[in-house]
Amino acid sequence: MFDTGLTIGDHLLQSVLGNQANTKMKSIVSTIQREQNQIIRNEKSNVLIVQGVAGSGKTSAALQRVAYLLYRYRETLTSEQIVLFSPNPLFNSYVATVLPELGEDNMQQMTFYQYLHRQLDDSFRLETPFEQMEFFLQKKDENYQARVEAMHYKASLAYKEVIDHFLTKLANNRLVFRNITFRGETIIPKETLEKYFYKTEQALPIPERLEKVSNWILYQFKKLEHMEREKDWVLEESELLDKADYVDVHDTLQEENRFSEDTFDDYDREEELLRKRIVAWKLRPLRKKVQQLSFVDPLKTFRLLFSDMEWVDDQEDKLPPQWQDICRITDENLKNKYLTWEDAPAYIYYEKNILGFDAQRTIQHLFVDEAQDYTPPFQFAFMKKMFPVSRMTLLGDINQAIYAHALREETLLSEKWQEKHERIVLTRSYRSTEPIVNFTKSFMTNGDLIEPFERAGNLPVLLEVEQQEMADGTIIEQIEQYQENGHETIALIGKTMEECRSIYRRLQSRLKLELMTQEAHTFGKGIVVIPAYLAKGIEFDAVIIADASDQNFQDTLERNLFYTACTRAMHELSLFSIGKPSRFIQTIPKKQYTHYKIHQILVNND
Ligand SMILES: Nc1ncnc2c1ncn2[C@@H]1O[C@H](COP(=O)(O)OP(=O)(O)OP(=O)(O)O)[C@@H](O)[C@H]1O
Repeated sequence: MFDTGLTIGDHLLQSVLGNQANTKMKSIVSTIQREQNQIIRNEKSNVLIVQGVAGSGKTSAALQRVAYLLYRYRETLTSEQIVLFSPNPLFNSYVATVLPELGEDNMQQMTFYQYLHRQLDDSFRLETPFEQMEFFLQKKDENYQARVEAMHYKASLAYKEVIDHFLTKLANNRLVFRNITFRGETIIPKETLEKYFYKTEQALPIPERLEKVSNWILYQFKKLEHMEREKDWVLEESELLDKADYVDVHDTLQEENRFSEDTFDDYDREEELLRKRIVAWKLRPLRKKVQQLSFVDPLKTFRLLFSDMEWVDDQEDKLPPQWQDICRITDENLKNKYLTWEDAPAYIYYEKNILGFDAQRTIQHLFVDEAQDYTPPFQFAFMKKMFPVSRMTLLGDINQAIYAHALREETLLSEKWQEKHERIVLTRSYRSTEPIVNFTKSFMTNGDLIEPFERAGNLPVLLEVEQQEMADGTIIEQIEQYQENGHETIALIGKTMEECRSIYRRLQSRLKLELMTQEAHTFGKGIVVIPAYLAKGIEFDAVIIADASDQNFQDTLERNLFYTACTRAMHELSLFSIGKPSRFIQTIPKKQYTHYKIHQILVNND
């Protein structure tokens, strides 16, 4: 038992933090800090925002909050009523067993990608955020500039206004419909559907109007059923029926006539029932599609926005200069049913405005980890529609914003964001030793706000080599040394997947390594090779940045990636640079790290 109003003694906390990483997150119950407690027990805010520096215990506090809420409201709240959006599938497994308090009952945990994917028709291929990140970092594609602009623009309020305007126009005309066909013939042409739709009350939302069209079609089907029953094809079909179907019809007739005087072996009655059944069977899939509003084509309609300037002629002030290029790329992707990560939130938001939001009213609490990667116009707007009665806990760190859209646009953590909320700021970093925190805070613009927790450790090490081959040998030595010192989880972190694959290829014959890709769902103790964006949210005993040279880490996004990578380290951090180290390292005071330059000694045998 302890007083939660007090900060726990440093001694206890120090020994907890000094432990080796477990590959699963640990419970922090016995050493909860006062500010973390405010997050855990917050009951009054509908939107709670937590800006916490790397390693400040945001995720740990969020998970304790889940346990607390489930206990506090045990009569009314169950784990199925809580959703947590986590940054990657690896992270899901990482926290899976964190809360013994929850027992087997864990909340619904998924990535936002997985959630969006579920909202889409199977025929779409949805790009993962990691694929988008690779595209961004590799800077190779001929359409690179235009697509990067699209990444920014498609997360903006201006684009949301363009989409909303487009939806308003669609309420008046041009929604694209599909013919309804039965047995290869058009039974209701799309023009008829369009006409019917535009006759419905304009003030109603589009999904409600489509619902009316759907009811009308189903009514038409009733008439159609009567007509079809008399046609020859029905009898032909009946010949293909199984014996079991006949028996079934016979039994039904018998049931229906159980209390009447009529005979049931009347041949005509049986044929009539058979015909009725066959037509109903044949129409069943079509009826289902009509109920799902498949007679409207949202994708084809959406493409109008990118193929015809007429839709945006009064919106020019809201379009970026590269609009034409963006249209070309977007339309090409949509034609192939390929949804890029930047297109997904806007498209799904748009589609739900046409087909209706299937709101999850049972969800009471939504937790969004790494909230700095989400933007308000589409992503938050979508969450609010999908979880209308849910309280939101949004946690993240602005310094770890690693997606293009999150750099220029407002995110869920921005101070300027209008949403009414309560904000808690965590500035103390618990994960890494004091020397590692001092090193990482030195190259961040608002690094002064980061406070290390006093835990002693070695200074980070920078090893500067002239060539790659020299680095490999030294990396192996470094890893062996870490292992000798008892470190069990060691990460070799690269910037891109391509870099990680190359490290893996070079070292796999000399070390036991595991390569982490976006498909990886679990990892154990040992040495992993992992790109920085996948290591997000996770921690390791020792971290090695495989290539911290200047060409690898230059712009703001790369700096944030670099910061994210370095702050994964609990006890040891070393960085290799092939040639000149990154400009961010160059700004760090020399006393905060040990710098070795390794030269190749050429021995001249003569
Ligand atoms: N009160 C505490 N007692 C013990 N350990 C703690 C406490 N708070 C945080 N920690 C430890 O600090 C480390 C970082 O915590 P956590 O992963 O929750 O931080 P975070 O803010 O989500 O980090 P990041 O944004 O860098 O992913 C973990 O090892 C966690 O167990």
